[in-house]
Amino acid sequence: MSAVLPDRRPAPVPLPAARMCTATTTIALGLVGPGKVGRAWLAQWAQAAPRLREQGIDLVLRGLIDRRRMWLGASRGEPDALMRDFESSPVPDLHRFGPHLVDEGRLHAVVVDCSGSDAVADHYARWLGQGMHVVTPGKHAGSGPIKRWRAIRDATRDGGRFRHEASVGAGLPVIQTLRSQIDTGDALLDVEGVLSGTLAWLFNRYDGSVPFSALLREAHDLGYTEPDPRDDLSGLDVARKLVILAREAGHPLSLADVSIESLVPESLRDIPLDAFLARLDEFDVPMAARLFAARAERRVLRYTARFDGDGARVALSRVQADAAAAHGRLTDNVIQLRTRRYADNPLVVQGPGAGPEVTAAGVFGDVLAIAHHLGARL
Ligand SMILES: NC(=O)c1ccc[n+]([C@@H]2O[C@H](COP(=O)([O-])OP(=O)(O)OC[C@H]3O[C@@H](n4cnc5c(N)ncnc54)[C@H](O)[C@@H]3O)[C@@H](O)[C@H]2O)c1
Ligand SMILES: N[C@@H](CCO)C(=O)O
Repeated sequence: MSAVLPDRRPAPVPLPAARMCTATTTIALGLVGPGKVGRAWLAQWAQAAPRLREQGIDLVLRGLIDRRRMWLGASRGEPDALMRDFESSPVPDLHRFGPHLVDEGRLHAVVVDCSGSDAVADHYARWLGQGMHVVTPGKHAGSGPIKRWRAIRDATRDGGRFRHEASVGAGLPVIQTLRSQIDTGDALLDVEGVLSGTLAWLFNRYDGSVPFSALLREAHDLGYTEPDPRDDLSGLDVARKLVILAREAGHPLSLADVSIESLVPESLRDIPLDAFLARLDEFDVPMAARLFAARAERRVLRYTARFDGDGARVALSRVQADAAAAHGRLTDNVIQLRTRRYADNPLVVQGPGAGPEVTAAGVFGDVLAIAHHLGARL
């Protein structure tokens, strides 16, 4: 019988107990514009808030505002009840909104602006100067007047954070990918690709079997388009994204510097939105002609954007069927960043580039990045 050898291994050294997260970081949130993206974000916040609270981040909604109403209070969930209260709330006032969020400087606060309004972007520098942080999927700040953009950047020097990741590529990590190259000493040589989820979806689907106007209506109903689809179809939304990327890479580009091809017929450019939506069939003949011309060259139509040393342009292009821009599916954005480090083989970010859910997730990611910056452990 073999004797059992005594266990001479050293007794295990007790590991220190896992560091418990005892401190809670409370952050007040104020939502401007509970529209398609704003409501999707509210739903995501309500779902994630209990788990985040356990992890030490207490996200309290303290304000909701749109063009007609304003609710000020404190909520940790239940967006349906919140929206009911909001329906019967009084007149909006963005000047009262900010101070309520910070509670006389006692709270960290993030304004989540999903309004898509240029007028709201005018408030950012002031909010940042008052110690608030601003997150937006909107493009007005990043592509609007350069003077306002600089004022917003300058206002962040006192600690307020401005993040607009979802303004380009919705939930895709486009700005952070570019910034991480630039911040580590790389330089942007050029950027090109498909920057519109709506236009990607339209031209990925448009094969002549269904009128262009029918697809356009569907894209609008799916929440891909801008509140006014002419912002997409005029190329303006794409141009805005190109300006945002150029500025993030350190180039003071303005919208006026971008050569833009509009797809909107002249007769539909200056009419009210309702009238425009009732006359979408005016796109059908000109778009069918573009499609047949592309087919005759064995190419496909894609609305593309490019910024390089020669300038910036956005246009409907006939691209080779094997080009990167032709390979997206559904609302895919395909963004090629050629930098000094990625000169021969560009860095490509690709994936769904529109829709309330993915956009709201991009917005939420920015809120959590700020929470992390404020000391919350994620
Ligand atoms: N839908 C997408 O896929 C997507 C993707 C990326 C970025 N975005 C951006 O998200 C933003 C919102 O898009 P959406 O589709 O939710 O629009 P939406 O029209 O559905 O919602 C906008 C909301 O903002 C409110 N609003 C408008 N002007 C306001 C003002 N001056 N003050 C207060 N509230 C105001 C409206 O009442 C509405 O509630 C836009 O900037 C858009 O460019 C959208
Ligand atoms: N309307 C925009 C939303 C995302 O910014 C698009 O289609 O790309």
